[in-house]
Amino acid sequence: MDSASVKKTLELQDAEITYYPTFFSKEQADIYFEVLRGTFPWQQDEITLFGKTYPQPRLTALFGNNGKSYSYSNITMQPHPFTPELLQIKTTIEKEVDAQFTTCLANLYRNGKDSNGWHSDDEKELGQNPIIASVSLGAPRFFHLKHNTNKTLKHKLLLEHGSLLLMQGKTQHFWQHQIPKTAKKIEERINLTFRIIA
Ligand SMILES: O=C(O)CCC(=O)C(=O)O
Ligand SMILES: [Fe+2]
Repeated sequence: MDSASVKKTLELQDAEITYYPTFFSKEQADIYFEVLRGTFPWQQDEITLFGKTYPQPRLTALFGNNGKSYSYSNITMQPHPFTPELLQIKTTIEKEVDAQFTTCLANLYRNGKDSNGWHSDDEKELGQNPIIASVSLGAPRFFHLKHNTNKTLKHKLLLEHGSLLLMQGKTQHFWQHQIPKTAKKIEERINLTFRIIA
């Protein structure tokens, strides 16, 4: 079997999550990391928490093929056109996954202090049971999951360079996820979350 299709289904209640640890080869993932790091229009947004504004603890960039904006946590982002590499990555994913993605939210975690707080990707524009395809490039980071109502249900997964994580079905109704900060001295990580915005 080709290493791109090695996959593991997480045995989690009320979730449909699949992890492909080696979706892209190391060589391909290295190239994507360098090109995306250097060419994306990374932006620093501000988030408002309890009436106070803070710089978001990571950089982001939004890409789309239908001009639709994406809003979360009081931020509305306007899409840039897909780049050639992003289109290549999207096409590779669409050969494995039966979905046509319209949008990609990219995150750049500059070091271990950058993070992504607990949330579900349940914005209205993503539809009822959204499918989200999440590519990781660069430094590995832990991905935490917790169930909304059953506090005993939790999971941790290391998202490796060149991996793909798929979340679908009712996952966003029942689970939240985060990328926690880490005190380890670590390098940059890029995450690409492909989504469908109708
Ligand atoms: O960086 C990650 O792996 C997760 C990103 C994420 O949850 C999001 O952008 O909604
Ligand atoms: Fe998310």
